[in-house]
Amino acid sequence: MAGRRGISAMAQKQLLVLVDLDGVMADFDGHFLTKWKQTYPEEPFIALEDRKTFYLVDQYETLKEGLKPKIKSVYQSKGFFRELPPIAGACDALKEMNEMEGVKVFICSSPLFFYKYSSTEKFAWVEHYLGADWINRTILTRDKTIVNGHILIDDNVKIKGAVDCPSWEHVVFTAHYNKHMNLRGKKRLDNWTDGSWRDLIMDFKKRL
Ligand SMILES: O=c1ccn([C@@H]2O[C@H](COP(=O)(O)O)[C@@H](O)[C@H]2O)c(=O)[nH]1
Ligand SMILES: [Mg+2]
Repeated sequence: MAGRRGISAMAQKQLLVLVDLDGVMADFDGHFLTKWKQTYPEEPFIALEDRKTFYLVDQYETLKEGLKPKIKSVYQSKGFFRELPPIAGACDALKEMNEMEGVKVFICSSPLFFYKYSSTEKFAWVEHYLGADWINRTILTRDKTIVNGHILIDDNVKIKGAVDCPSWEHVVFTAHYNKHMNLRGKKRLDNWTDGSWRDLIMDFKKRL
């Protein structure tokens, strides 16, 4: 019994970090723009620095009405999610984070409602860039509020779902479209390259 208590006490000290894929590990917006220009060169586009909304459609529709089906045709196409380029430093940072004592990292990502390619391709992306072991640590869900963890690193400023007060604290990963948004007190992580993610994780570990 004492042994069991010991194990559970150790388990409580594990920091559970949930990390989003699109916009945090994988460059959804940048890849969309490349494919958009290739597929619809006659249509207007929005430079990454000028992006202002999480959903592409919301901003593109202000340029020209009726672009929605074309926009969807790009990110719903076969291969789109598998071909997403990794964000600089993300994969190395995640591997290092997961090696930190008392830290467990999980990928937490939403497949599209049109899940046909995005679900399988997200797993394929993780396997390719992080390794097959990470398939065991990949959670695909349309509702991140029901997932248990201490931190969720996610570029979407508004994460809504069935649970009003999720277990995790939301750390907003900076993206072009969210850099001017009011985070209402939430912390930011700007990139994976300047090492600031290590300080963030150590801060959360101290609070366990
Ligand atoms: O314009 C967009 C931008 C993103 N999406 C999809 O929303 C989810 C977001 O997933 P996260 O795991 O929160 O990054 C994902 O399915 C994106 O592909 C979109 O539909 N339209
Ligand atoms: Mg995202």
